[in-house]
Amino acid sequence: MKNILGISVLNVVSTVPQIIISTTVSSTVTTANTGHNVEDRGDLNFDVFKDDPRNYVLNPKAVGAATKKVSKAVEQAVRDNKLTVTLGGDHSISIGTIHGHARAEPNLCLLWIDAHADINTPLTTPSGNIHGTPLSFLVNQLKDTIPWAALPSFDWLQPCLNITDIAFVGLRDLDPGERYILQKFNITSFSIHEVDRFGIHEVIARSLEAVNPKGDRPIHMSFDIDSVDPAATGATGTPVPGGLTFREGMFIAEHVYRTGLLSALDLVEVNPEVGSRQDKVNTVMTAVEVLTACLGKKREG
Ligand SMILES: CN[C@](CCCC[B-](O)(O)O)(CCN1CCCCC1)C(=O)O
Ligand SMILES: [Mn+2]
Ligand SMILES: [Mn+2]
Ligand SMILES: [Mn+2]
Repeated sequence: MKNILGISVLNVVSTVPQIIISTTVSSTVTTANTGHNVEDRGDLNFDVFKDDPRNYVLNPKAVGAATKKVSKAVEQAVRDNKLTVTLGGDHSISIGTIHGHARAEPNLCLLWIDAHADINTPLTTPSGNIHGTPLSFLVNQLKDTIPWAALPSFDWLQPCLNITDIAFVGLRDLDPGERYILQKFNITSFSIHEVDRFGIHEVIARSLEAVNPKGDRPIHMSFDIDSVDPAATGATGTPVPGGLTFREGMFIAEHVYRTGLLSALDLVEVNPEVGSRQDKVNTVMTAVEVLTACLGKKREG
């Protein structure tokens, strides 16, 4: 079981709210007496350059280079036995965080908390936006669906997940290609319909039972802030009505913390470019609360 010797916080996109989150996380976690020493490993900055025109996906060169850098940083942090928190940035960064985590912890399992499955392949994506495709680059069973030769900036990447390693929670907006993949491979997924039907405790318990039945696998949780209802997360790029309540998001975080197996955490899709000022305040607050609950901050006394 992973000891939490410290938390390394990686800021993938150093926009102001990310810095607010990371410093808030650092101070909140330490002052919340969760017993962690927080090491802020700073911002990962990337060259922003004119990318190729859409080639199955948009900005393949920039995202390929960025996620390679993220992978190296996360691998190192995990190898340093740190519970590694990566603040996005959009969900494409998880190509790097999961790849890097898996290089250090090949036996990891994955909880994908999101309104979306993010498992379009470069051939099925309707938008070409890579944040809707990260899992297709990572899953062994989808390896042959990726046009690798056309995407040389991802030549560093080896798929590292089995379909059976993944559980989705919070789904409510799937593209046809994603629906086909989820059904074809019978991937463990709990949409908002199941959350309403079974309740969040049952959903997260069944998710963990599916991907970590013996409770012996390091957990990677990839938390897309748009999994939580837009009422609490207006500053995000692809909001979908009818999301998890703030309390359900907190319950997931607390429940996963209590496993003692959380090994890496992504918090993504907080987008300071969209929404009202209040939306931004709400979204950063939601992100900080979920994040600190993942690290042991408790709501009860
Ligand atoms: C559902 N798939 C979308 C959204 C992906 C969201 C990525 B995440 O990281 O935020 O979860 C949306 C595709 N739709 C866009 C509007 C028209 C219909 C297709 C895509 O662009 O692939
Ligand atoms: Mn996502
Ligand atoms: Mn999403
Ligand atoms: Mn998004």
